This record gives sequence, C-alpha cells and structure tokens, in this order.
Amino acid sequence: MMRVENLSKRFKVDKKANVPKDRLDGKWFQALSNISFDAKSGEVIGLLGANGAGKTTTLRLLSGILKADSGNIETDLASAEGDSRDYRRQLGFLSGSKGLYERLTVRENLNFFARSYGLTSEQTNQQIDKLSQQLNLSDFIDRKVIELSTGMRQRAAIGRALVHDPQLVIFDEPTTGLDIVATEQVLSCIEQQKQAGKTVLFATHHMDEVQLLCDRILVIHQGQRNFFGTEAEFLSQYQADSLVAALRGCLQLGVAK
Ligand SMILES: Nc1ncnc2c1ncn2[C@@H]1O[C@H](COP(=O)(O)OP(=O)(O)OP(=O)(O)O)[C@@H](O)[C@H]1O
Repeated sequence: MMRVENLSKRFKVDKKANVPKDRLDGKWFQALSNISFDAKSGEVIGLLGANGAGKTTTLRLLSGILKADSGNIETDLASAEGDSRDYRRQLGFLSGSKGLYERLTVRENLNFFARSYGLTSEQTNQQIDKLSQQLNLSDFIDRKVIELSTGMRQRAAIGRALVHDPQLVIFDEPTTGLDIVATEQVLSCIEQQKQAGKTVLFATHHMDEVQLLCDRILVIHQGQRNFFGTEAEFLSQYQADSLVAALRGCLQLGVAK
C-alpha cells in the first residue's frame, strides 16, 4: 500500500531555460504541484502524461532519489522519509537501463545486488533463476553488460530492480527499446508482480500496456494531477471510446485529425 498526498517539487533552473513562465518563480520551476493518489497491494497504477509532464519526477520522489519540497508519502513498508535503507530494501526502481556495472556480467550484477540487499547465496540463486526465466536472460546472463544491446540491458536492469523481491515496484517506461517478444516478457513479469501482491507503479506512453495491466490510471499534466481512477471512469469522464481519445481529452489536445 502507498498513499501519496500533495507532493510538490520545484527545480532551480537557468535564467535562459525555456520553461513555461506561469510555473516559474524567480529561479525556481514548479515541476510538480500537489500530486495525490494511493496504490494498494496487488494493484498496478499507470502514470500517463505528455513528455515533461512530471511522471519521472513523481517516480523519483517515490523512490527516494529526489526529496519532495512538501507533501507526504505513506506506505505500510518502512517510511520513505525515515530509514531510507529499509525503504530501499522494499523498493524495486527502474529508470532507464542504468545502475548496472558495465564490466561485470549480468549474473555477476544480479549476484552483487542480491547480496548487497542481504539475500543468502541460496536465495540469490533462486531469484536469479526465476528472473532469468521470467525475463529470458539466459542467452546473455554470462556476458558483460558493456557488450549487450539496448533491449538486453533493459531486461538486465529490470532483473536488477527485482532481484531482492521488493514489495513496491516502480518502473519508468520499462518497455522502452524492447522488441515485441521482450515487451511481452516484461509485461508478463509485471503481471506476475501483481499476482504476487506487490504494488506496481509504472510510467508509460503505451495505451495497450495500460489496458492490459493497469487497475488505475494517474494522468499528470504540466505538473498537476488531471485524472486518477479506473479505465472505465477515465473513458466515462472524457466521453471517450478509447484510452487515446480519453487521454487527448484529459490533456486538452483536441481531436486527432
Ligand atoms: N533536475 C532537474 N532540473 C530542472 N528541471 C528538471 C529536472 N528534472 C526534471 N525537470 C523538469 O521537470 C519537468 C518534468 O520532467 P519529468 O522528467 O518528470 O517529465 P516526464 O513526464 O517524465 O517526461 P517524459 O515523458 O519525457 O519522460 C520537465 O519540465 C523537466 O524539464
């Protein structure tokens, strides 16, 4: 479970930065304003919004990488504000395919991160076997990360994010750079997290992923929450017959020609 209330974040920007003036206060750009939502165990929440809306900033605040200026993040896990080590132990965060040691193999990376989270060698081997199957890592698990393609790296990075079996899974555009087979594997891996009772939050631009996986949708527009609810509520609120149409309505983009 996670409850987020009135999360706000501003960034210091260069005078010449091309940012909307109505969100600028001196040197400060208001990236997020009063974002609130909740997520239950076994629930998948999809974050939608245009480029630069504030999805990554939201996910980075939830992961503890960034600190909010104001607002609360409550979970039934360790506090996001309190002992951050305990919180991180229960969090699996993926942002791009970063966070892997390039000169180690995928297996060595997974092994290293599992052990650093305190898994025993038996638990580590079990987790590596499970993730290798779920994400189809076996063809390249013993190759160095530096030698891998974008899609292989992305799957390895997802493995690294899940290796300690976290309760809260936060993925920023997890299928970026993946081919259709790898995309299906990642989506199925997210589904398995849900089935295992994990709370999953993920940002995406793919409406088919939302339709397939998400219990509720959070739409962020120019740093503000424009919608939070189920797909059916989203379609009904914007009198739309598809998620794309509802999103266009929500983002006030008008009708596609
Ligand atoms: N460290 C930073 N310093 C200054 N501005 C930032 C910083 N990080 C993000 N921003 C700004 O905050 C806004 C929200 O960015 P964010 O990365 O959260 O968007 P997003 O919704 O994830 O976009 P995308 O779909 O392109 O990934 C953008 O205007 C961005 O330029």
